[in-house]
Amino acid sequence: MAEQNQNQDMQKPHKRRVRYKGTHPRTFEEKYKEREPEKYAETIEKVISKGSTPAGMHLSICVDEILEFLQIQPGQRGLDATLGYGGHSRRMLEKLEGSGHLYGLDVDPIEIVKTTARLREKGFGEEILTVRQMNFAEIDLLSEEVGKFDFVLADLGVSSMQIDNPERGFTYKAEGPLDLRLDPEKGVSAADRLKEVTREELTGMLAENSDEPYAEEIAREVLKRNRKKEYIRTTTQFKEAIETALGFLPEEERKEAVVKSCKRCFQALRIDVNSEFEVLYSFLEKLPGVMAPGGRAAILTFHSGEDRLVKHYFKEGKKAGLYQEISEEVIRPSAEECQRNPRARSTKMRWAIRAQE
Ligand SMILES: C[S@@+](CC[C@H](N)C(=O)[O-])C[C@H]1O[C@@H](n2cnc3c(N)ncnc32)[C@H](O)[C@@H]1O
Repeated sequence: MAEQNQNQDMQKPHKRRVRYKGTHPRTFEEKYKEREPEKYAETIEKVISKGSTPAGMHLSICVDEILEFLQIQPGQRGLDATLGYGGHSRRMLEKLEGSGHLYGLDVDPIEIVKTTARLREKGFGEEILTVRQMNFAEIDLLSEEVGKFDFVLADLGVSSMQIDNPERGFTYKAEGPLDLRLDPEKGVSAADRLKEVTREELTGMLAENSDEPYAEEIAREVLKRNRKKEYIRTTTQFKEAIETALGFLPEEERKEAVVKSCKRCFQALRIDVNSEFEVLYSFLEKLPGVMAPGGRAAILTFHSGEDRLVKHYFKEGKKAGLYQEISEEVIRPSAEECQRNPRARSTKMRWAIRAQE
């Protein structure tokens, strides 16, 4: 019997085993299910429950805390200064119950189109939602046109969609052009910035924007490459330069140190090419002027530089009588939220209430 089976096996044409591709799609492009969250709800749920953010989606942070503070009432006029995926906007729009108006701003010309379409599909038409591609540094211009706001939200930084798209160059984890602009149609890319920068300037940028402890070593390595005309053009090349600069560290420390420096240096460059501190100054300075008496503003920050600025402006605003009340302590997302969404771990929320004139 065994011999018969063996003979049969020998007669079968040999079939090559299909190559195992793994259970999960590997690249951003292949994550087609995650990029259509409405269509593949089950897949999305699974990804989120594992503590990841599905590609092409952004999990909004501190939603309950924000809504509880803003106390949105039907008929009010609100501003979402950082529309992103539109998660916060959607929840704020629901609170308006069909009456009032929300203005949503974003500088990103790519994601704003998708978000607008998504919100329109959810039934939020032009009568209740206006979306503008605009920098929040210009909120005074918007307010001159549409009036003062009863509630304002700013959820600073970048969205998961921006980080997860290698074409945008926001992460050292994927190969792509070193761009890092929120609006790739304006200004100078991070690669071009690195090409022209001086050693002192780059050292200062890395140290001041992200407290990079190896700022000098990294700046020296980048400038060495520039002198040899080996300009850094891609995310991987920037990561390699950081690795080389940290080559003096003992091997057992190096790997972790490189990862941390990569995170900080990408952030420092992003802050620089998008003038993030300058636009935040502008926003915070103009904020009391665009808020209605008793109006409420909440701001989510993601690194100490941003939080220091918000804290300072809110405190000064209260001293000057512009705000009647400000948050005394920062509000942090719950442990449960941080577990579900690791990107929430660095979030700090502060709020302010405009004085009744
Ligand atoms: C963290 S995401 C916002 C996510 C959003 N709250 C949500 O629930 O989906 C930040 C967004 O703000 C935008 N942004 C950053 N700086 C900006 C600025 N100065 N003016 C307008 N939008 C800005 C980014 O392009 C990004 O889409």
